[in-house]
Amino acid sequence: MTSFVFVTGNANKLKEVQAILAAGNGDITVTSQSVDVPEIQGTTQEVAIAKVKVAAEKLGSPCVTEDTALCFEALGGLPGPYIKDFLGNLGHEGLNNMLKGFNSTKATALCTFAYSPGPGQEPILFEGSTEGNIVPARGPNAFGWDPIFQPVELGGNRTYAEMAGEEKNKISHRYRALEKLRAYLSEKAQKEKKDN
Ligand SMILES: O=c1[nH]c(=O)c2ncn([C@@H]3O[C@H](COP(=O)(O)OP(=O)(O)OP(=O)(O)O)[C@@H](O)[C@H]3O)c2[nH]1
Ligand SMILES: [Mg+2]
Repeated sequence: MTSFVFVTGNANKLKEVQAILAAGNGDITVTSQSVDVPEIQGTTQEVAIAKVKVAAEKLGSPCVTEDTALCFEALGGLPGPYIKDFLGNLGHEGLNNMLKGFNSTKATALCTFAYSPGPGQEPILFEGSTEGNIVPARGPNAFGWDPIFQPVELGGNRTYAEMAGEEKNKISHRYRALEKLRAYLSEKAQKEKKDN
């Protein structure tokens, strides 16, 4: 069994990560730390790398961070990693209004886990994405932009917010990225066991 430290201030992210790992074969567990880490401007990869480097320095140990981007096709990928500020300032309706006058409502939800082996070491990224469309809000308003993101999978007619947690966790951007991190950490643990 191997475990990693997830540095996040977002309780909903942590809840989903715990649920996804619990639904797996139980080889990986997670503990969490809330550390204040500033987020730079740049591509999602640059933001993710800078964030996990600072987190590892602050903790003085290996750790994992996660960045979520919501990329609108009509806007060349924006808001992307800046979705948190856009959501906070414009809300669900404002995000829909941003697409008025464009002929695409397509969007990609992109999750990037960044693993740092420790302070001063190069981070490794694990990405997962889910395709969908931006729609007027439907479903419980429990997590971020879930009510306005309608994945093309699972029938293509329900928003993330209208899906049961287990359904979202089977097709989500976070699930897909976490599967890659899980495979990496479990291989690494097996290799270390063999070497000892
Ligand atoms: O409806 C949603 N479904 C999701 O699956 C999801 N994942 C993230 N988010 C939101 O998108 C922004 C990312 O910003 P973000 O990656 O910087 O996160 P954060 O600052 O909240 O936490 P962290 O950086 O401490 O981990 C924040 O507003 C998050 O609430 C989601 N909203
Ligand atoms: Mg953040």
